[in-house]
Amino acid sequence: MLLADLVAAWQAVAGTSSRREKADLIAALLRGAGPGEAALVVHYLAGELPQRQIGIGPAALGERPPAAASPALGVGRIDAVFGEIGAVSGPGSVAGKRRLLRALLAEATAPEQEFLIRLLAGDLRQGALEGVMAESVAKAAGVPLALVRRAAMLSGSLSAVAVAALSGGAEALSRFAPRVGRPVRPMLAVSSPSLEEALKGETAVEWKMDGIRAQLHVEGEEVRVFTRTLEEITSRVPEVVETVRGLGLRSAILDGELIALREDGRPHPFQVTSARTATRSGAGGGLSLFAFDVLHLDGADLLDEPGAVRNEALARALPEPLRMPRIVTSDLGEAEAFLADALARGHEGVLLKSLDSPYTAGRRGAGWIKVKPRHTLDLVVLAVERGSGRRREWLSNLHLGARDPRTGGFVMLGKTFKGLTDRVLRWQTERFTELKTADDGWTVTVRPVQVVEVAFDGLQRSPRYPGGLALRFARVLRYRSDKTAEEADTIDTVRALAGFEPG
Ligand SMILES: Nc1ncnc2c1ncn2[C@@H]1O[C@H](COP(=O)(O)OP(=O)(O)OP(=O)(O)O)[C@@H](O)[C@H]1O
Repeated sequence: MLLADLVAAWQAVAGTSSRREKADLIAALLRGAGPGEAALVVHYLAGELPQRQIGIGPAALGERPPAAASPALGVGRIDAVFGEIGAVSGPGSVAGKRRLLRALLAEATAPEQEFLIRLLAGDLRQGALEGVMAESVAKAAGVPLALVRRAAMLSGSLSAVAVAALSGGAEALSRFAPRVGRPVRPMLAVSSPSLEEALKGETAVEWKMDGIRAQLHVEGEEVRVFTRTLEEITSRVPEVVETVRGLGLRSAILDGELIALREDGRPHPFQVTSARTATRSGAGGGLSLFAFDVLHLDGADLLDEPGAVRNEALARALPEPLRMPRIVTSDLGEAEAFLADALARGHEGVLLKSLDSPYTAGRRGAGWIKVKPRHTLDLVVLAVERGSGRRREWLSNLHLGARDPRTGGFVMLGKTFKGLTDRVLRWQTERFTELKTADDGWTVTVRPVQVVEVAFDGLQRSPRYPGGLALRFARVLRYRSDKTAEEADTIDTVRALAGFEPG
């Protein structure tokens, strides 16, 4: 397959807002892909390299040799050269990598160069395409979408699923099962404003802790830990590994939350937990595990079992102090008392979990419903203003936007410079300098890709902002680098919170 075909499809996909058209375009591309090429198509359109990192920095991407007049590059050749670039190491490797990249770019036409440079810069990573991609694979291979989704969640790799679907159809996809050591996309929750709305019949109610999602894979003595984004953090959390190793489990996949607790059992602020998992050495230590699900235990796959069965297995596998506190009830008063207690102990809220629902990997299913009283939104940073006074050197005041699913753009809802520590200010100055697209000397406009979680006191009508409403007293809680802009909250969610009609 020519790179030019892939680039043309990519441009066409970006040029339409219709999900169906996007899926059709990608499906046609996949159908035309030769053996070995389908995986590359999926990787490149998702904005990733199969090699992940090949050691090309922003400086190398600044040089563009004259473009080729006509397209001749194949996707297989791109992959081979990326592999070669990744393999260059030792003294002089920076120059060596640059030389190879330059030679590759010289073979590319102008639009191909643009594509390759954006691919290498990480600019093409768009979570939104993931859903469309699953549909495209289902269409191209003529298999049910649900099977593609399930296999993708279990393998964590849509490219592997595309290859299996195109070569072996539904039969190959149904063979995907959770495997110890291979992380599974975690199940996610939907939100509800109140327990009253969310509680329907006998349900498990669990504390919602504000820690870090962790998936633990246990095979005898070996324990590996993965985050919500399937990043491996085993070496950073030796204390958790030790705890789980001591349980003598034969094989298991556990899902849970890691959190730093104070001596009195109350949680530290989220920043403390986050700092402890951020260092490579695991120097922080002191994280506690609260497991709340089990996907596999001693040879048995539990993913498709109802919540009640999985919870019994969890209780067999782990002692109570390592499990998330929970009750099972259908009584609103009892659930309210449990929520009030969780909040009084410093936790975020509760999750209501269906006793019948399977583990819907990677999905925001109605099987889990979160109820938390604090108003927060995940918004996207659209621009940043330079600070003044003590913050002169830093990019400080953030322009915040909600996603508009109709246009694929963002609707600005307000600004904030509150809640930013010096460490965060330093980090965001670097981050937004990297993402800069324009600078008028005061406001730096950025590519809208960085998600930030903000708390706010309410919403008010505002003629100054394009959506007609603005956040009151917004403050930054944390950067959500584990979410893509496509996972940010939408203007519809914000309007619903404000009690406005959507539209
Ligand atoms: N008892 C629990 N069961 C499941 N998830 C829990 C629990 N306690 C805390 N969590 C955390 O809450 C998250 C569930 O909410 P959701 O699936 O909406 O993820 P999210 O978008 O990261 O939400 P949030 O920003 O509210 O944490 C999980 O990813 C997990 O990290």
